[in-house]
Amino acid sequence: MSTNQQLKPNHADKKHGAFKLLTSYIWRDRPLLTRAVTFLLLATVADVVGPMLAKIFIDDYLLPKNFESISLILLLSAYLISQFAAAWFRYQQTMRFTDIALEAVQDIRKKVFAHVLKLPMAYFDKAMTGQLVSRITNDTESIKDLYVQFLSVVIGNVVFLAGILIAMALLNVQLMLAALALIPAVICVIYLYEKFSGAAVQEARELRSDINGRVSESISGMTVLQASNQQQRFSDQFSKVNQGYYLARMKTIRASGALLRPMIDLLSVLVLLAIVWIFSLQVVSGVAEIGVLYAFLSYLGRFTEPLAEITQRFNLYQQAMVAGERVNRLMQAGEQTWHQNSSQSSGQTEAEITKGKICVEKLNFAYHPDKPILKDLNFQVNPGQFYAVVGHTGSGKSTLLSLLLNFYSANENAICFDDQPIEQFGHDSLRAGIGLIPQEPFIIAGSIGENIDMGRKLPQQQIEKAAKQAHLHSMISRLPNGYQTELGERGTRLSTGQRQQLVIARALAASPRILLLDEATANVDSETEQVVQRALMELHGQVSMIMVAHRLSTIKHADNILVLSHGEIVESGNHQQLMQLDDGLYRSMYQLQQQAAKVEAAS
Ligand SMILES: Nc1ncnc2c1ncn2[C@@H]1O[C@H](COP(=O)(O)OP(=O)(O)OP(=O)(O)O)[C@@H](O)[C@H]1O
Repeated sequence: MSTNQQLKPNHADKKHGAFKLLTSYIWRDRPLLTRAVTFLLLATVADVVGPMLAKIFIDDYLLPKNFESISLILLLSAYLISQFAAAWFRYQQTMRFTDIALEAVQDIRKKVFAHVLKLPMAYFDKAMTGQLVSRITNDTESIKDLYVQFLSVVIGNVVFLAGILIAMALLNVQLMLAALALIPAVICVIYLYEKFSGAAVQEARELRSDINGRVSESISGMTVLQASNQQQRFSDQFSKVNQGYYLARMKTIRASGALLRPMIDLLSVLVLLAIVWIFSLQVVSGVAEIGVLYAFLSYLGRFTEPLAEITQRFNLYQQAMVAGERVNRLMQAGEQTWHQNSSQSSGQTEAEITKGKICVEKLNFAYHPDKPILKDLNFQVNPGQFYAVVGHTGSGKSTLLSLLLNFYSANENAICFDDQPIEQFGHDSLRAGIGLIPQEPFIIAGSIGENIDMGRKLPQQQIEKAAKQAHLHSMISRLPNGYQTELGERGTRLSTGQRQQLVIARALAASPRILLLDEATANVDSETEQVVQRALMELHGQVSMIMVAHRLSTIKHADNILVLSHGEIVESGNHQQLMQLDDGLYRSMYQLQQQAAKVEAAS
């Protein structure tokens, strides 16, 4: 399944899910909602009172030429107060609805991000980074529009319309019924609008997130992109998506400009004509008052405005529903399942890795069912032993480490730590028991100390001990701010080797019983490699280590070397034993590397 397919909504029930997600936040803070609605009702009453007072002025004072000053002053004061009150109540109402909206978005964003952090690694194999970023930022922002722009405006206007209709009915029922005809007509227009523009709105949002995805992909892979002279190709691909987005947006704007507003305006004019006509008939039969017509015209002017606003905000509603659907879909993506053996749920203590024994028995794994990657692996690492895994590119070395870290699930009971199957371990105990040193050091924007600690709140002593083990302490001590030295994003202030040492310190800081190294010295110079090697050798006997290595000179001292070929262990033994195997894969790989090193040294 492609990423886009995976992220595209295709079921009606998803819409329902999105609706539930969005509405759940409206009811969450009931006191706030009650205050918002109260201000809304008060604003409506204050607003509707204005034309009523104008009608009284025209029919009871202006036309009969009754200019009694006290009553007129009272009438004028009431009018002014009602207008000021309406403005103040509207402001209060908007503030409350905005509060509900911002709280909701903050919470949704927090939950989405927390959920993404728990997704299994397999999810990230398919998802584009930019699209995920777009879910957490753009989509949640659209949801905010739903609350601020749509709910506040639409609910406000619906209530306002109801207020106007009541006031109209009090003045003249027949004329009110004529005005009422506008509502079903507008609903029909909205329905047609949704029908014509829905697909375009959806397409525009998908394309926008695609744009984000492509930008983020290009920036993160800029070195490769430029080195392989791919700028033109990426630029062309980007232009295509960008053009698609422009066309989709134009479609939505055209639907809104051509259908929505002009239709509403036309309907308003028709209703206005109907009202004037009915009024003229009533004048002929002597029942109409001129003040009523004034009030009606004034109401009608304010009647079409909310209707038009409701319809205009409808595309925000559509966008928010699409965004809601996508956020909801992301929230539905299954989190990594972990053994729930926590003390609260069962009263038992969670399994922990205390010795560092690793057993792999009949381990089989495939990313895709038709393409097996690891086939029937069997080996055992005793506490403190140093194992190496070697093999050609694509033989499955990194996959083996991913399985040991439970990034992916293998067949049941195939992996055991301290004689307990991996399925019995919770997230925290597994992460505490196993340290990972990846090929690419990941440095967070923060201090050196924070980078070693990684939020585990370890005592300073332990952080320093880990830095000493990684042979980094003396370098840190020479820095003016020591462990408080800020590193900046991606640790640009450190050399590649120092970054790798920092990651080693991070892995060691929690005193894991098992250390997994994925080509940890592949990117460092030979001097740093020596330092890293020394640090690792000092751990030999204390921590169980499995090291994936391409450079075979780095694993000569391993207790055992597993040679993988096409997902199978084809040789196993220490360096000396493997070198004695005639036609052995390890031996030929080693000899090849030795010859290459000699050629390099000579040139
Ligand atoms: N996330 C993934 N989804 C699908 N296939 C994958 C994934 N990761 C790796 N593979 C495939 O699994 C096979 C083994 O990959 P793996 O990265 O484990 O090999 P490796 O021995 O570590 O290679 P290298 O030495 O190049 O790092 C390869 O064919 C690779 O294409």
